[in-house]
This record gives sequence, C-alpha cells and structure tokens, in this order.
Amino acid sequence: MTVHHIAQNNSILNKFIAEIRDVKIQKDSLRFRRNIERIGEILSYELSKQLLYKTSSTTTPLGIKETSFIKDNLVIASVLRAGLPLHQGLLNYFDDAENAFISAYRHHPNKDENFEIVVEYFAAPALENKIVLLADPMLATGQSLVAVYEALKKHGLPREIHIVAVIGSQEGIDYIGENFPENTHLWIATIDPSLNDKGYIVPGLGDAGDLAYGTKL
Ligand SMILES: O=P(O)(O)OC[C@H]1O[C@H](OP(=O)(O)OP(=O)(O)O)[C@H](O)[C@@H]1O
Ligand SMILES: O=c1cc[nH]c(=O)[nH]1
Ligand SMILES: [Mg+2]
Repeated sequence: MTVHHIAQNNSILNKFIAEIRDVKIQKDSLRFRRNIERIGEILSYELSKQLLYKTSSTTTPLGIKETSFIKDNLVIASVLRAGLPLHQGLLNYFDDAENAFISAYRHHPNKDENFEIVVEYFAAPALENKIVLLADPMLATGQSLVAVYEALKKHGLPREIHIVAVIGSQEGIDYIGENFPENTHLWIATIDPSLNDKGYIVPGLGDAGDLAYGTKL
C-alpha cells in the first residue's frame, strides 16, 4: 500500500483539520460537516494526480483545445455515517463517478470495550475493473475498512482502491496495509500517534459520526 500523508506539507488543509479537532469549533455541526467536505475536496485534487488520463478535444467558440480527462470509471464508496460529508467532498470534484454506500458500526456484544464490526446496508454498482475511492474520515483500528472491503469484493474486484481518510492512527494504517491489495493507495490528511483503550484515535477529534449527525442510542 502507498501512503500519501497530505498534511506533511503545510497548506490551508491544516486549518480545516484543526477546526474539526477543536473542542469549541467542532460543536458547530454545520461547520464540522463542511470542513470534512472541504478536506474531501483537497484529497480529491491530490489523488486526481495519480489517476490515468486520456486526451480528447474541447471545442471553444474560437477553436479546439486538446484536454486530458480521467480515463477510468470511478466509484465513490463511503462508510455510513461519518463517511457522508467526505463522500460529498469527493463527489463535488469527481461529479460523474458512480456511488456506493455501506454501513459499518461497532457492536459491543458484552457492553464492554470489545467490539465487532457489523456491515448491514450495502448499495453498490458493479465494481469489476473500476477504480474505487473508499471514503471514511476516521481510520482507527482499521477494522471497519477491512470489513467493508470484504463486502465490496462480492460486487467484483476493483482494478485499484484509493482509501480516502481524514485522521488515521499508525496502528490502523499498518492493519489495512496488511489486509488490502498491494496496489492500494491511502490518501490521508493526517496521522496521529495512538489509540485509547476504546479504540479512539488520540488526540483525534472524538466521534466523527456523532459530531456530524448527533448522538445515537
Ligand atoms: O477503524 P475502526 O476502528 O474500525 O473505526 C473507524 C470507524 O469508526 C467510525 O464509525 P462509527 O463506528 O463511529 O460509526 P458512525 O459513523 O455511525 O458514528 C468511523 O467513521 C469508522 O467507520
Ligand atoms: O477516534 C475515532 C475512532 C472511531 N470513530 C470515530 O469517530 N473516532
Ligand atoms: Mg461514530
């Protein structure tokens, strides 16, 4: 897996990441969602440089110009719930992509810190030979992404997978590196050092799904 750690180079991206982390600013859920979306737009631009292009001519009122367009069929596949604003950011740029939505949540069968990932809702087009952009803002243990990948494979083997995430832990990155194909790319805004005993990224930002859409029972 190739890891692209975008916040390593200073840019306006750092401000958007700081705002989703900040305990005061993150309480504004409209701003939180929009910041995730803006980060999705920046990551889209970065990953667009890695795709294959073909030239085609564009007719202007005054002449013709050869232009490079993305060659492949893209599918944006997002993990509910927290993936939704990131999905919108990707779709703002890759506006002719197909779309997939998959649910994944942590189920605590014994009401303690141990959990398993449950994948229930799955709506996706055929994926065979396509480029899948797999979006989830939080990459903590990596278990949700791996469970989603197992479900995605039933719709055909993509030619390439580009995972798009906002905050990842090094542990989670190592785990998905072991469980995704070698030619996978990870486009990650920023990487944090650790996980706490509940599997939350530290310092992270807390619960991205709750911050975007409110607490759930
Ligand atoms: O890497 P992992 O350890 O699997 O954790 C990451 C998952 O946790 C969050 O979802 P969550 O389960 O909180 O669901 P939600 O989006 O509905 O809040 C996040 O959006 C990922 O899907
Ligand atoms: O830190 C984390 C881990 C999982 N899910 C989140 O929303 N945040
Ligand atoms: Mg959550």
